[in-house]
Amino acid sequence: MNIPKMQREKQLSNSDLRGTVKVFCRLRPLADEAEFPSIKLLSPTTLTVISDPKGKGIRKECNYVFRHVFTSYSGQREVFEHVALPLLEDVVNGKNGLLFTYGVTGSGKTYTLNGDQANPGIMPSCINTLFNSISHLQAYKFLIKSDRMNGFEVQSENEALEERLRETKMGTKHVRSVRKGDRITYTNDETKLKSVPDDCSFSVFVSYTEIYNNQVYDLLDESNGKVLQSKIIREDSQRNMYVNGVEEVEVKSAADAFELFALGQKRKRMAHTLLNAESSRSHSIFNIRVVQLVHSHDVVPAQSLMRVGQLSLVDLAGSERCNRTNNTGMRLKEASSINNSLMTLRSCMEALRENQTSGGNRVVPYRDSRLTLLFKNYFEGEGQVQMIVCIKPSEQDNEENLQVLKFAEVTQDIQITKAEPRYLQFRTPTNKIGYTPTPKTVKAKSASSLPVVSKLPSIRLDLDDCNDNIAIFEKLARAVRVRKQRQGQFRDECDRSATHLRKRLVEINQENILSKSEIRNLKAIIKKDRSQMQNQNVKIADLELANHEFLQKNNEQQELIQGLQLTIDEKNLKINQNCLEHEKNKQKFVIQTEKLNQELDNKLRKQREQLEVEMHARDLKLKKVKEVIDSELNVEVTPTRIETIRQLDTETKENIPQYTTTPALERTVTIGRVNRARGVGDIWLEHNAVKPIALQTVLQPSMKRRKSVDRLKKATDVTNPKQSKYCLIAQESDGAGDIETRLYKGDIVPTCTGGAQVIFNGVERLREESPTRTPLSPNNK
Ligand SMILES: Nc1ncnc2c1ncn2[C@@H]1O[C@H](COP(=O)(O)OP(=O)(O)OP(=O)(O)O)[C@@H](O)[C@H]1O
Repeated sequence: MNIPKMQREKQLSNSDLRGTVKVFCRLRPLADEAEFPSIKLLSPTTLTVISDPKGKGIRKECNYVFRHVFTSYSGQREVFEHVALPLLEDVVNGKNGLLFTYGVTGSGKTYTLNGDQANPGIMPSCINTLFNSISHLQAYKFLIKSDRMNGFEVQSENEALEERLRETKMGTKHVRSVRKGDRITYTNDETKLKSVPDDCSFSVFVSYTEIYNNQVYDLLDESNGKVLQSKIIREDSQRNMYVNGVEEVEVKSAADAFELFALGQKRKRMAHTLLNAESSRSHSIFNIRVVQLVHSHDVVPAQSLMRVGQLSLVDLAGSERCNRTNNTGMRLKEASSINNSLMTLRSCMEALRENQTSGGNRVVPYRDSRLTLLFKNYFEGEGQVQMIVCIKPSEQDNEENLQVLKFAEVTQDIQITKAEPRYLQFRTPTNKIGYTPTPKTVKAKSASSLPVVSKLPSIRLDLDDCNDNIAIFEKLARAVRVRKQRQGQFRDECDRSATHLRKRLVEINQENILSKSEIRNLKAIIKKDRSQMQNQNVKIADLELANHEFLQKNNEQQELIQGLQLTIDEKNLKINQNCLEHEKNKQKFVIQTEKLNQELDNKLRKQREQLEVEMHARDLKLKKVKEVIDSELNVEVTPTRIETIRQLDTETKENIPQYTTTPALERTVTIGRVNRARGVGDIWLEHNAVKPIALQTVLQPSMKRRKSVDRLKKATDVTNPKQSKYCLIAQESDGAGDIETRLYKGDIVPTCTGGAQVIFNGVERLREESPTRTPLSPNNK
């Protein structure tokens, strides 16, 4: 469906533009080149805003006309030459100029005004161009001095010289505050102004202020350290609004001005860090004031004329709506304060336009915001006003852009009475440098020009000549008429002055009310500060007391620590002594142990030797016993003998079942004669404690009926009534290869309790010597 385009175009003729607020537009390049721009340029002065650039919905187009539209390809130089250069020409001729940038956040307002080092914006270009043009016409420094109340004082050359000497000694305080890294230099293309009056000397002053949350702060005032002090706006005797007590610093070069700008930026950053604010949420105002001392030949000798031109460069805060940025808390306060001041600016523009178009008398609400109050004079015809509307042509900013463009439309209809330079007359100090005492500073004052009523001419009547008298009367009547006319003029002038005075008195009264409320606020702040200070003092006293107690406790703890340290030292000493003693005892113990070991070794050796001797003797004895057994058939073996035999063979003794022995019986039993071949009818219990090696010996034990067991597992193994003989076989070999087989023989005798006992009655030893036997060394025997 084709929807008809909504087009609205308003062409302003050149004559209309004359004396109106000049509004320019600058389109910023889009961050993303692929993005579709929502604004199209129709001509160098007209642009059209497309509401739905991608053509998906209802497409609307709205045209806006400006004095000139700078495209995204326009450089900083072009903007400066079109916009600021004519203003600067006016400023050096004693006229005022106001230039402000308006637009949403990030639309390039700051870039247009300040730029960067390679692409200087309007401010650096103005400064460079100004000093390129007037540097050879500059007055001595401090000859003209700001009175901090919007006026200037002319000092004598002596006073100026003294101040210069003082400055050389002390160094400039502002320049001292700016660190080397913070200083900025901008490219200077040596542009000069066309018309600079050469019959005067110039002094340039700069000031840098900002309006944040509807409070005015001086960015060059260092009297309060890092904290910015809010200032009040006043009206001087010429009805010009100014920031009371603002630091206006005289600069003699572009570099001086840039240093001050850098200082202001730095202080702005510091103050905003303290306040946790964003610098772009404030309106910044950089003021350049050019003071001219005109050495006119028309004025009375020893008198000079002064004229002041001012250029105010204002970087307004972003104009977006509160809800768009989801602001809360501090940010919401900032945003609403920005919105309020910009709204007031709009309301003022609208009221002015309404008054001018319909001849109405609507009150312009300058006082509703500090921003509009400060620039009230400009809109009342005290200077040229220009505005650069900065636009970010992206679709998401469309709604805000439309608001900005509507405001621009209203603004450019405002008629501004063309300002004329104003001269202030003052007497120059006549004393020469170094002579007679310094003359008093002369303050510049405006010359009053009330009409003077001339006296009536004296007349002489000639009674003879009536014609002459008529002529005289006519002359008198003319003089009376002139006088009456002059009186009328005088009365009108007086009425005007009275009205003006009355109006002024009303304003002064309003100002007084405002000042009183400000004083009341300040008093309340001071009172609050004082009570806070008292609270702080009480807190400090409490803290000091707590600190004192803490120190006392600390001292006590220190003493305690020292006491404990002493105890620890003593204990350490004791521990060391104990350690030493322990060490000594240990050494003693080691020595004693060694001694005892030696003694025990000796004893053991002796015992072993003794045992060996005994063993040898026992062997000998056993040999003899054997011999005796062999020689006698019936030998009575006493229990002590059996004991002896048992002791001799400990290994085999372990295998003898102890439960069968009855010592009492053993002692009393008399063993019959040992007969190896006997007992033919007996059944033997052959107990092979150690599996014997089968020996192919000639001598074999004669046990025809026998039962062989390796171990005696149960009592019935022995108590079996069929068995009457027991034989334990043990075998061993010595180191030389000989094998000795021993047979311990006994009778199995049943006991009265149903058990059985073995009564040993003989030991047979069969020794088989190895044919490869090596003779035993004495030690091995
Ligand atoms: N015409 C331009 N050409 C190139 N870059 C630009 C132009 N305009 C703006 N920019 C860049 O866009 C960025 C935002 O610009 P700038 O800070 O001037 O916006 P602003 O409107 O002053 O924002 P704020 O309201 O937050 O102060 C900067 O990085 C700046 O360099």
